[in-house]
Amino acid sequence: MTVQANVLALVQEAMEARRSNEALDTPLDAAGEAAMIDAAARKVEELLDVLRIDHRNDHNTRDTPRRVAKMLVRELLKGRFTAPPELTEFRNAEEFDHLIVTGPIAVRSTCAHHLMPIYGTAFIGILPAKGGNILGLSKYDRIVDHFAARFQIQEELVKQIGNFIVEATRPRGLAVRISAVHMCKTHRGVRAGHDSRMVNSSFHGEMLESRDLREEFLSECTALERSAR
Ligand SMILES: Nc1nc2c(ncn2[C@@H]2O[C@H](COP(=O)(O)OP(=O)(O)OP(=O)(O)O)[C@@H](O)[C@H]2O)c(=O)[nH]1
Repeated sequence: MTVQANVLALVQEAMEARRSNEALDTPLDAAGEAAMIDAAARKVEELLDVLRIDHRNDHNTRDTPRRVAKMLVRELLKGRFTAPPELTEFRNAEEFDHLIVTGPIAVRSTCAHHLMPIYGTAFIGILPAKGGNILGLSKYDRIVDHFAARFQIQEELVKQIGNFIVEATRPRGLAVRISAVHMCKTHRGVRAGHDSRMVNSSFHGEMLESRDLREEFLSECTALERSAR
């Protein structure tokens, strides 16, 4: 066994497999990441062999197994192997307690069923607690990116983002809305039109209880979406 194969064996022993949109208990360190990329590259080689693609001699696919392995570990599934973003918070000194809406935030994810891209936009509405803290605006984009970098389904993605922000910042209310294209639907299978999207939202605390707040959030999403065009 090579050193890297040994490291991977240790990593695999130490961590149970998790659902495709769950993170490992402990983020991968550099050695664990390198070992996982090596092991994944060997499996992608096998897959290309099964598909009768001569990647050893084909100039186009010669480096594809390692390229795909790196993309999976470091990019598409990064949110499973790294810690959530660090959150910078500021004291809510003026006791601001009205709705804040941020977006569109780019969503780049991968569907759990066919491993095809999901892309679209997210909007987050926050009703801060008077005595609580306010989160740095860029952190919402980082949180979306963290949870999107997993094999996802959209219903669980909005919930994971919402639950994480609620637990971390304890706002009075929170809303997460995603509108996205699923390429498993547009690029294959039913071959839906490229404009076909799925929209869903997750509401927490006072945003769940108040119809007025939900309507205010949805109208701000529409305005932000329109101004982004
Ligand atoms: N609700 C929901 N469904 C999704 C999401 N992403 C993909 N799907 C659907 O998951 C389903 C997977 O169903 P299967 O019937 O096992 O897959 P399939 O035989 O390839 O089906 P087709 O996609 O219809 O060709 C499909 O209907 C997808 O459109 C998602 O985020 N949410």
